[in-house]
Amino acid sequence: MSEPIRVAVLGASGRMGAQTVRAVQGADGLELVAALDAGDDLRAVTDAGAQVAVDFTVPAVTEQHVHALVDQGVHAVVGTTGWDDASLGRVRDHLTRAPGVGVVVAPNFALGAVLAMTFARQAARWFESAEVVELHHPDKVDAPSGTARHTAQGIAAARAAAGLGPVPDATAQALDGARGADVDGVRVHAVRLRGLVAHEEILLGNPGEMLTIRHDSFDRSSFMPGVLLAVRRVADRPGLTVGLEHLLDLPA
Ligand SMILES: NC(=O)C1=CN([C@@H]2O[C@H](COP(=O)(O)OP(=O)(O)OC[C@H]3O[C@@H](n4cnc5c(N)ncnc54)[C@H](O)[C@@H]3O)[C@@H](O)[C@H]2O)C=CC1
Ligand SMILES: O=C(O)C1=N[C@H](C(=O)O)C[C@H](O)C1
Repeated sequence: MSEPIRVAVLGASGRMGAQTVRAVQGADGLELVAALDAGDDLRAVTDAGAQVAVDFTVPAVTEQHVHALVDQGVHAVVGTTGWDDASLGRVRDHLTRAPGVGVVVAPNFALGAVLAMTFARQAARWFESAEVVELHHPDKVDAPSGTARHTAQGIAAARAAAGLGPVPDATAQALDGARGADVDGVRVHAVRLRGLVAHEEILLGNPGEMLTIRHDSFDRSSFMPGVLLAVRRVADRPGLTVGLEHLLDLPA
């Protein structure tokens, strides 16, 4: 039998980190060797012999964590949001100097959410209008969600590739925020409500019809199959992978 993959969790006391600790402890072929949170020294990851580290921390620190892990030769699975093209570019560049090290950054590890984003990209070219509504628990610190940003970017890219023009919108007067955030020309609206976990609706409109693609995470256990898949596969994917869709053989 092969040796278990040795796993560290960063942000282990948080909502997602605690869930990940339990999932790794209960998973075949994985061994939890370190559980770190704010104030802990990241060198504990290699001291514990971890091969893979999972980061569910906060947008302010996740990039520096990834650089530190790459320097230690540890593969990283990152669920923390807040990434943009510049921060991803810095990690991609760093990885060219660390051959063999893999980093997977995924805004959403729930399989249904990944499928919803894929379906939205496939459908986008056929619709005149597209908007995204994300709904989350009120303890979330960033808005709009990383998933909604990734969704809107995918829709915008599909529209551009199909030669579609701007989404129609005659708004000439509005209260600040009334039309949501503009992500590459796609409006994204963020709801924060006690009782919710993580939800997203993609609205696609044509004259006389609307297609709604909706995904609901009712519980954080929904993210764990995707996290465990990434932990098992990251070492086979040197360099930077953005989005779980690349590990599911889905269209990017
Ligand atoms: N990709 C995905 O599928 C998902 C991503 N997320 C994202 O994961 C992140 C964490 O979400 P939650 O667990 O709900 O937040 P949380 O606030 O419950 O947990 C964050 C944890 O990180 C810790 N932390 C802060 N600074 C740290 C540092 N320097 N080193 C180590 N730990 C540190 C905090 O003490 C806390 O325990 C957010 O960015 C959220 O958007 C959340 C759910 C699913
Ligand atoms: O903070 C959360 O809870 C979530 N964050 C991720 C995001 O910002 O997209 C993933 C999921 O929506 C839950």
